[in-house]
This record gives sequence, C-alpha cells and structure tokens, in this order.
Amino acid sequence: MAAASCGFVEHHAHTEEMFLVGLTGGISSGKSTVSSMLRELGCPIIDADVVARKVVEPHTPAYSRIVYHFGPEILLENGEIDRQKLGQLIFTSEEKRKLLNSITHPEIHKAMLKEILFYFLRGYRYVVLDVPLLFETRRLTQFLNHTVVVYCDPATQLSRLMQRDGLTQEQAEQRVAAQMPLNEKRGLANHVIENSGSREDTHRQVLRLHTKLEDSMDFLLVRVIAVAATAGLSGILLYAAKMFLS
Ligand SMILES: CC(C)(COP(=O)(O)OP(=O)(O)OC[C@H]1O[C@@H](n2cnc3c(N)ncnc32)[C@H](O)[C@@H]1O)[C@@H](O)C(=O)NCCC(=O)NCCS
Ligand SMILES: Nc1ncnc2c1ncn2[C@@H]1O[C@H](COP(=O)(O)OP(=O)(O)OP(=O)(O)O)[C@@H](O)[C@H]1O
Repeated sequence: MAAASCGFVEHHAHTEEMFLVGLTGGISSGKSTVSSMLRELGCPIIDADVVARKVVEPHTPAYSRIVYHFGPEILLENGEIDRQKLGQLIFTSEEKRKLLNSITHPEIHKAMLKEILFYFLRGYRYVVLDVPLLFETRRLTQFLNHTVVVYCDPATQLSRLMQRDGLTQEQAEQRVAAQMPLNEKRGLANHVIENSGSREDTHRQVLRLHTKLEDSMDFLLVRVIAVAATAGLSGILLYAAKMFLS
C-alpha cells in the first residue's frame, strides 16, 4: 500500500485505517488561514461555512424553512437569502440563533457526511473538517481522532474581525459572544495553533501539525504491518503444528 502526501493512499480505502481531524477556533481566529495552508500541503478539507452556504440555496428544504420562520423580508431581490440581514438578526438574538441552528445544522452535518464518504472512497486516509461550532454543537466530536484549535488573543481577534467584515466594535463583540470562549475551546483541543503572530509563524506550526498527522498515519501503517506479520507467524506455526502431528 503506497502512502503519499496528506493521507492520500493509492488503491482502495479501508475504514479501520481512516481518521477524522476537527479544525476549529473562534470567529476570525484564523481557521480559513490554517485550512488553506493545510490544503496547499494536499490535505482534503471540508469547510462547514462553505457547506452551510450550499444547504440554504433556493429550493433546498433549509431555505424553505428559513423563509417560513424569518419571513420573505430575509431575501434578496434575486431570491437568495440576504446573509448580512440574517447575520444581524441571529447575532443579536439567542432565540433566533437557536432557531437558525436547528434548521441548518442537521442539513450541514448530513452534507458533510456525504463529503467525508466521498473522500474516503477516493482513498484518502484522513479528512480535515473545518467547523467553527465544533465544540458548541458537539455532534461531530465523537467521530474525531484529533482536534485542532486555531487560537489568537482577544484583541487581535476583534480587530481582525472588524477589519475583515467591516463591523463596528459592538457588532464584532456580539459575534464573538455568540460562541464558546476561545480560551475554553483551547482547553478542549489536542493541538493548538497560536495565530496571534505573523502568518510565517503560523505556517511553521502548520508544518509541524502536518507532520504529526502524517505520523499518525505511519502509526496506522505500522499497526497494519504488525497485524499482517502476526497473521503470517500464526500461519507458519499452524503449518508446523500440522506437520508435526501428521
Ligand atoms: C448567519 C449567517 C447567515 C451569516 O453569514 P455570513 O456569510 O455573513 O458569514 P459566514 O457564514 O461566512 O460565517 C462566518 C462566521 O460566523 C460564525 N457563525 C456563523 N453562524 C454562527 C452561529 N449560528 N452561531 C455562532 N457563530 C456563527 C462562524 O465563526 C463563521 O465562521 C451564516 O453564518 C449562517 O447561516 N449561519 C448558520 C449556520 C452555521 O451555524 N454556520 C456555521 C458553520 S457550522
Ligand atoms: N497571522 C495572521 N496575520 C495577519 N492577519 C491574519 C492572520 N491570520 C489571519 N489573518 C486575517 O484575519 C482575518 C480572519 O482570518 P480567517 O478568515 O482565516 O479566520 P476564520 O477563523 O476562518 O474566520 P471565520 O470563522 O469568521 O470565517 C482574515 O482577514 C485574515 O486574512
């Protein structure tokens, strides 16, 4: 079985050798930055924010339920959901946020599962799931072998968020407050990427993480070889016993 970069193996997939990596963090802490670095290294990434956009496209079940509950005033002229408007509603009301989550999250998880299967069928050994609300929903954590939190200090997170999304400080603080504190998430993860510094510094840490994930795969290969060797040895012993007894 030939192993190549980032969990990709030629030939068919074996479910017992597959594993999932959860990548999370806070809003604007740098998940996309880290996941694009991992993607450049060849890792298969499933981005929950991208999936979340697909499952609310017009004519989908989640779209109909959002329009039913939030009203047609939530739509743009072309019929698509006005994400900015919906964002303003759900980041200022916990009740509305919970309602939107109850509509979108089951659809997001189903669509992600399909993508995971697609990667595994193509022979990838592991898939990285970029999920902002990984520890808030906890639905996926039981399936993960590694969890990675992209951390940055609160002041840097706030200023990057304000700058990227053109938000006021109050709006940015509301969005940060809608999630589990980043410090708490850091304590729940197996691996932490500290992204308060430069991109180069983050890149160095991503390279180290990548090596660790590849090593996990080596461990699995060693395990497979050990099992094969044990099976081979048992075969020889069985053959010797038969010869001895006959
Ligand atoms: C509220 C929406 C319309 C805002 O869309 P917009 O394009 O402006 O932002 P985008 O989707 O890129 O999300 C940006 C970030 O906001 C944060 N965020 C998004 N939804 C939520 C939520 N329900 N609760 C807390 N934080 C959230 C995440 O950190 C995410 O990375 C959109 O985020 C949405 O539909 N959210 C509900 C689905 C969801 O939970 N998505 C997160 C992935 S599981
Ligand atoms: N190390 C860094 N140095 C400078 N700017 C950075 C660094 N890391 C990320 N940024 C910038 O900070 C902003 C947030 O980063 P990014 O989009 O990767 O976060 P995110 O966690 O994916 O956000 P969200 O979950 O809200 O989509 C972006 O504008 C990005 O270019």
